[in-house]
Amino acid sequence: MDTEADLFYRQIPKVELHAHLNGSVSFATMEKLIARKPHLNIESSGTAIRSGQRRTLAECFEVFKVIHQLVDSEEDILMVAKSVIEEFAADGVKYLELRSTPREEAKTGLSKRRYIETVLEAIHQCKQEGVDIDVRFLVAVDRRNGPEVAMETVKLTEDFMLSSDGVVVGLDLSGDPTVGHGKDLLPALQRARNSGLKLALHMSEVPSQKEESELLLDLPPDRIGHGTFLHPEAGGSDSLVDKISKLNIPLELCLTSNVKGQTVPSYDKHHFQYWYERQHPCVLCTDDKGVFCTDLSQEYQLTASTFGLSQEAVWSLSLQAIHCSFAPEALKQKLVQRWAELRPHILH
Ligand SMILES: CNc1ncnc2c1ncn2[C@@H]1O[C@H](COP(=O)(O)O)[C@@H](O)[C@H]1O
Ligand SMILES: [Zn+2]
Repeated sequence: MDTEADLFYRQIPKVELHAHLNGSVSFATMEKLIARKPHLNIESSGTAIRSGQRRTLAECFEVFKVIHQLVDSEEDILMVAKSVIEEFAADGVKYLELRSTPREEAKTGLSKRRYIETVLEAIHQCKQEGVDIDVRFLVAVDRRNGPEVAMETVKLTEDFMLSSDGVVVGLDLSGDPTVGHGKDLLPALQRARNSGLKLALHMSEVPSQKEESELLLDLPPDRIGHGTFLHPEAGGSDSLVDKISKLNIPLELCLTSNVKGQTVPSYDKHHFQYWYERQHPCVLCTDDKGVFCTDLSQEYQLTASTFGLSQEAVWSLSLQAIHCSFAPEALKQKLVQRWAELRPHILH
């Protein structure tokens, strides 16, 4: 993996709010999975997009299909989830919101309920083992699977919200943005919102989703993933920007993901600049650290070097992310305290 971030970026405490479990599997874990399943004939070069390489977004979704073949049992899911959590912790992430899509039973041999329980078990084991990170879970709806599956997932997530000791906090909407329409999913998302689940929705990751984004904003979501094409200069609109600004909905921004997936032409053209200049809450995230060969330290460093941010500004970004999280107030306060204690050792 390309982990060249300077010590400063590794040392600063960080919050990761946008990480898809199966997209976050590291090269090392992938090699283990491949060794377990030689009959699949998968090469590790097919599960990651390395430095300097680009893919279309459509090709990225092909990569997920390969990874899903490799992660298809309870044992795999547990192993992958534990490794991903440990890797984020090793990178200085103190609070992580992980998200993952419970797949059809036919694909994994386990029910969607069991899928979620397995991820929760991994979170629990990491806590027991003293891994220095607080983890929460967002259950993901893959837009490709349509309204019925979305509703089923919402109901399941409601159950877990009540029974998981506060670990399941919300719902994610993701999947290939070129497939399906958000309007069909509104009843499920509305229900999730009414029942107290937080909503983190991928929005306008590709062009020409203005109408869908307008509809989704009426829910409204608690956070927006990517939002690449929301602002007028990218083909979005003033009305979208106004709504998002008025509601102060944080954006989860994933620079490497967007550049390698070619929805943004280069780092310096990333919409981070647009929103950051407006002083809108922006949270740097990895999206899929395994697939895009990155980590959160590297995302912070890239953003700082591309947009000329001072160490002070970088620190503020990571601190602000606490307030954009779905953590309960007491945990947010604990994290703020932690940041304050660490600050004199890191910022000089
Ligand atoms: C690159 N931009 C992206 N846009 C939209 N959805 C994405 C994504 N990256 C990942 N996913 C979603 O996360 C799944 C893999 O993790 P899980 O199996 O759920 O843990 C993908 O299948 C897709 O639905
Ligand atoms: Zn994403």
